Amino acid sequence: MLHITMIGCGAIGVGVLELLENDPQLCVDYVIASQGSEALVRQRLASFKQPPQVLTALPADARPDLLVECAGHRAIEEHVLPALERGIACLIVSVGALSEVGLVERLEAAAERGKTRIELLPGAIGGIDALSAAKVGGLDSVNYTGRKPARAWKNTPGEQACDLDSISQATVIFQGSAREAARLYPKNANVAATLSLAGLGLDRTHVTLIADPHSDENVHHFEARGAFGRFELSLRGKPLLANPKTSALTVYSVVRALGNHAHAISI
Ligand SMILES: NC(=O)C1=CN([C@@H]2O[C@H](COP(=O)(O)OP(=O)(O)OC[C@H]3O[C@@H](n4cnc5c(N)ncnc54)[C@H](O)[C@@H]3O)[C@@H](O)[C@H]2O)C=CC1
Ligand SMILES: O=C([O-])CC(=O)C(=O)O
Repeated sequence: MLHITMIGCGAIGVGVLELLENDPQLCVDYVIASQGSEALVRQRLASFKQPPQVLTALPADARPDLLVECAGHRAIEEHVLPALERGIACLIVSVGALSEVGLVERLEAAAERGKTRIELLPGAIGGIDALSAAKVGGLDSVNYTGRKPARAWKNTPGEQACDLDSISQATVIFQGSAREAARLYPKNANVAATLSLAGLGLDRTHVTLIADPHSDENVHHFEARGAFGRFELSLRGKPLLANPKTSALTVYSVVRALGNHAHAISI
């Protein structure tokens, strides 16, 4: 059985725990919550048969097989870097955090010192295997468009780009590099960062973000060109009820990754 610590227990975390409840090969022992939210998280987990222990930091003597981050960009600095130094393998959902200059190198150095590994999860997007394979032959361009319902852009700089409550048609709220998208939209542009880390890099991947008042889906579309040929993918994800910014596929992506570590065959 694999012993897991989960950082963050919001929409993704609860969804993952629900799906893992009946997997005898995976056990989430600890959930690490942000300071002051422990009681709320315990309440969220009250209906679980065997709820994980809720803490605000990993105990010094804890040795989970895997740590899975599903909290947000700040959790990388706070929890992932120290866990890597301790030799704990980490799975990261908030991939956009790696847009901060120097963080990739710091993560690599921490993992090397701890003799462990970091896995960046595909989350709400697919095709990362094909894109990173295409990179081996050389990529010429990768263009990504993220289109979400207007409500998914609340409390983001999208509010300055347009009036999200009254737009009557799909409106472009951002155009630029994946690095800038991930910095400005930490809860909405992790896919942009993931595509660029798999492909042409954070500064050469072109990103367009759209608020669409007529859509109830999170639509991720990208086109890649290179020595391999051309590749286009359009993924129409259903948002989670608990968080309209986040697609349900992100939960399934975490469960798949954990299962691949625990089960005899990985796919
Ligand atoms: N790679 C991808 O495709 C996607 C990545 N994400 C990332 O996943 C993150 C979580 O998404 P949701 O669960 O939908 O958000 P959420 O807001 O529903 O839940 C996040 C939870 O983490 C907790 N948290 C925040 N900072 C923390 C910290 N430093 N330590 C411990 N707990 C902390 C919050 O209190 C909250 O309970 C997003 O912020 C985003 O960065 C989200 C969607 C897709
Ligand atoms: O869940 C999604 O659809 C994607 C998302 O929020 C992100 O890229 O950060």
